[in-house]
Formats: sequence, C-alpha cells, structure tokens
Amino acid sequence: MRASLIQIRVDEDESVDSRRRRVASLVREQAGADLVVLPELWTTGAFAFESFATAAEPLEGPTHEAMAKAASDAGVWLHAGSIPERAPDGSLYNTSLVFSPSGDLAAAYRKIHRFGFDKGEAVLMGAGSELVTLGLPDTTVGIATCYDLRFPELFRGLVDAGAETFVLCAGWPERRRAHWTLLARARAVENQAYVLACGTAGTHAGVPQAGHSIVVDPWGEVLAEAGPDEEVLTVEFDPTRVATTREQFPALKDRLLGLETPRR
Ligand SMILES: O=C(O)CCC(=O)C(=O)O
Repeated sequence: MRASLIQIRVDEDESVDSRRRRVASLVREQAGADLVVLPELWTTGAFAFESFATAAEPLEGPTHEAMAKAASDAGVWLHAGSIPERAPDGSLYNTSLVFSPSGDLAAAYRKIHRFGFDKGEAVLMGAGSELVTLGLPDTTVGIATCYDLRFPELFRGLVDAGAETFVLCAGWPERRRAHWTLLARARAVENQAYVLACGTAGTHAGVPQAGHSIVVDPWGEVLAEAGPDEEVLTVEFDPTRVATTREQFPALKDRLLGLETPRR
C-alpha cells in the first residue's frame, strides 16, 4: 500500500478558506496513493480554542464537501483529519472524517480523550464514545486522534475490533515531541500493528507544533518520519506483515483478560 501523510502548516496568516482550498489541491496531487492522511483540526488549529465555536461546521459542511471532492478527484481513500463538528443538538466534537475513493463518507470518529484537563478542548468539546474501525481493501484501519495516543486501552479495543493499521491525526505540540515518537512506536509494538500518525507544522495560538509525522511498522521500526515543516510524507508498506508478525511472535495471544484491579 502507498500512503501519503500531508503534514499541513497551520498558522494564523492563512484564512481557513484558503487553507481548505490549498489542502484540497495537495490531496489531488496524491493521485496514485491508496490512502492519504491529514492532521487534526487543520482548519482552525488544535489549540485555537476561541475559534472552535465560530469555525464549527456540521458533519456535512464545507470541509466535508471539499474533501469528498478531493478524494474522488484523486481516487484515494482519504482520512481528512478532523473538524470541529457542530452536532444537531448544538454541542461540539472533534470529529475525524474518512472518505472512500468515490467521495462517500465511509467513517466518522469523535475523539474520545479530549485534551486540556480542565481547560481548552476538554471543556469546549464533547467526548466521543465509540471506537471506529474501517475495512480498506488491504487492511482494517482503527482510528484515533492526538491525545488518544496516550491511552493504550483504546488501541487494544481497536485491535479487538480487527484493526491492523492505526491512523491517527494530531496537532501535537513541539514541547512533547519525544512523547509523540515514543508513544507511536509503543502502540505499534504492543499491538503488532502499523501506526500512521499525521501531525501539523507551524505555530498557532502561540503553540509551536511538533511536525515529525511518523509511520511505524508492526515491529516498531520507523519506516518514515517527516521534519518540522510542511511536508508530504509518502511511504510504501506491506499490510500482510501484521498477520505474519502476529503469527511469528504471538504475544497478543498471551493477554490475560479480566485481571482484577487491586483494591487500594
Ligand atoms: O498529549 C499531548 O501531549 C498532546 C495532545 C494534544 O495536543 C491534543 O490532543 O490536542
């Protein structure tokens, strides 16, 4: 499979509309890839909290429209990163959208772990409650978003639902770049799965972004890693390696399910 991760530069000197047009044409340039991946909240920036409410869009809003067309023009599966979604009841979610090569919405995932503790996204957005997997022609994808990367149980849940390749969109800060790389490799090794993790470049709302989008194989080796700036990271990978790794080193079969949590 060929995947292209588009590490978009998100900063404040570009309007949301022009960024959307620019990203759509970058997606079109990836014709020939099997899967294209965009980062988290690339319209507003993941830390532009004050714009979440004003820039929020319904699931079938302008980003959906532009990305559905870009996916079908390029003939690729497109994980279009996430949008600030305004749900019909008025609440906000950080929602990832995946389009098929014919431009149909194939999956939507509302971020489960919201970042910020008692501030920012954690108070402004609602939490998703459903794990999402999606069967592509050559691999089953499990979807996660940014801060989710810190919660291994979410990825185990995705493995139990059949995931072989994790696709994660992010707006990860430079300050914690070491965690990003380490956690992406850990999720790959412990689940014997590919990790395709696409972040942003640039600085928005005063938060420098880590960039360094990364693709890790089921053995934990880094297949490709971006630099700090805007970049298209393209990688070829063999999805059948998930099954062979799980067969040859069957650690997942040794999971002890149903362990009691010790009482304090
Ligand atoms: O966990 C982190 O360090 C970064 C998480 C984050 O920036 C997010 O989820 O938006």
